[in-house]
Amino acid sequence: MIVEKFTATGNSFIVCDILGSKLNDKEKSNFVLKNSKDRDGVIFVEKRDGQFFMDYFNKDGNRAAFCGNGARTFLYYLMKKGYVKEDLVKFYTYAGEITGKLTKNGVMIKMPASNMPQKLTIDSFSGFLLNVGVPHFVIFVDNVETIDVNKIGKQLREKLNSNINFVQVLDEKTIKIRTFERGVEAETLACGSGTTASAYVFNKSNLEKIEVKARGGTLFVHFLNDGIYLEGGVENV
Ligand SMILES: N[C@@H](CCC[C@H](N)C(=O)O)C(=O)O
Repeated sequence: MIVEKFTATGNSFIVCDILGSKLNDKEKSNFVLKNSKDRDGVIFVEKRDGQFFMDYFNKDGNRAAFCGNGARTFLYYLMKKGYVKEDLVKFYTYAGEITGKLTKNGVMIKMPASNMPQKLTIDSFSGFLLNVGVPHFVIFVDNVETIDVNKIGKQLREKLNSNINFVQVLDEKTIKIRTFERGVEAETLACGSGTTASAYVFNKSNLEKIEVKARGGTLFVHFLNDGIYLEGGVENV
């Protein structure tokens, strides 16, 4: 087993490489609860039916079907270890097949397709509920800095099995985001799927690229003919 630490625009992970061995779900959950104290989640690196597979667990020891920043980190790790040589990398998750590549801004991956956002009001907070591999509730606010993300995020999280995103529009192609993450049960410095969900709801003018400023760094969401792509940095720290 190889264990390394990474961050991806501030989203913090442990990569647990169990290629050639096997952990059952209980063993994975116990590993997560024991080791992810200062991290948002754990990325297990496996092979299933001969294909690379990312199994993601939030720090609370529960599996999530997908993690956008985690998937970018997974691709970076495969390349860094020399496990893959191709420019275009393919691997699998519980949210399906993911492809991606290294770019000048870090790592870019094609995100799972989003469902249709559902308009919803919870406790006077109106927003959009959608799924981009994992569920997200997106609320537009005037100023994200005035939001008590942990207090309100927790309040909404108790009524929604979802991550909670607070989004401020900076200009026609730029938004600012703060996210209360399910399974971390607190604000994280970035959330890739939350970034993608928020950009998707925001991008009514169908721009090709939305810039998303998270606390941990800047991410880009590209709207291309064949899907939505998430791009940003990965650091081995
Ligand atoms: N930070 C991740 C999301 C990880 C899973 C999420 N907390 C959930 O449980 O849905 C990302 O970058 O997408």
